[in-house]
Amino acid sequence: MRTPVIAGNWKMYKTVNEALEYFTSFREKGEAEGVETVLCAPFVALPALVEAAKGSRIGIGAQNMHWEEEGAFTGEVGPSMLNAVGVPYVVIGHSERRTYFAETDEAVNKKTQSAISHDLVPIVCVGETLEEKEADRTQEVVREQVVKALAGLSSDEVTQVVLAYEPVWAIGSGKSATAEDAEEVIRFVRKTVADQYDQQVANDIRILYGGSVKPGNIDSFLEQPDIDGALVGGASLDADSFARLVEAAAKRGGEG
Ligand SMILES: O=C[C@H](O)COP(=O)(O)O
Repeated sequence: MRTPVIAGNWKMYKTVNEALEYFTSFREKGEAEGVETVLCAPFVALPALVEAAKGSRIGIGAQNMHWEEEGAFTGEVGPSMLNAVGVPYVVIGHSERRTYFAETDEAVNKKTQSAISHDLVPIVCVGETLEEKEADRTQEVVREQVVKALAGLSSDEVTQVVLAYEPVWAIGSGKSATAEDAEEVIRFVRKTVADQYDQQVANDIRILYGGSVKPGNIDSFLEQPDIDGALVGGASLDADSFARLVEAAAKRGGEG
């Protein structure tokens, strides 16, 4: 059985003090058995959050990284630097990185490979734009992103990846995909993994939905058989609202 993941992505929000204040209020409420809870914060808040999260079940993640070990890459942070801070997760290929920072599928692949070889769990994002959806290209686009992101990984390594299907038009728009539409694409992503690797890898890999997930709609996504949790932006910024998402996943895990 796949353990659900509820991952918050704060994006470029929260100073170190704000992050710690949030964590103090979230820690107790966000501790739930049977759910992998992750908070992906800005780089500068990571050391303080890792320290605060010690002894808890809450994992801390970065939102990006460079694939190289070190070098003359002004402004970048490498995988060993995340290891040194004790961060276990990293978001890779978020659509905001692809759109605003020209991140290509090739870069996403290098980052994913590098994360895996540094024992970091990559949360790899894929998803179509509104234009691509309207041109009926969702499956083609998502398939290409998944295949390219995972290229060169062994079957064992692929099962360590967490994929997140985030339709670009649903991110921060308040307009989520319907749970049935998200399930259809995520089932297709799982089939893509089965075609590229094998059915066991496809059965084991966790695939999340992201895009305007809130306490009011999380249940509809979690009840889908192929959706293993959520990558959450806006609704993760408030400790109470994020805790409600974690509780919803814990409750469902308990029922299953
Ligand atoms: O990484 C999270 C996604 O971009 C979703 O953001 P959102 O929940 O604000 O739509």
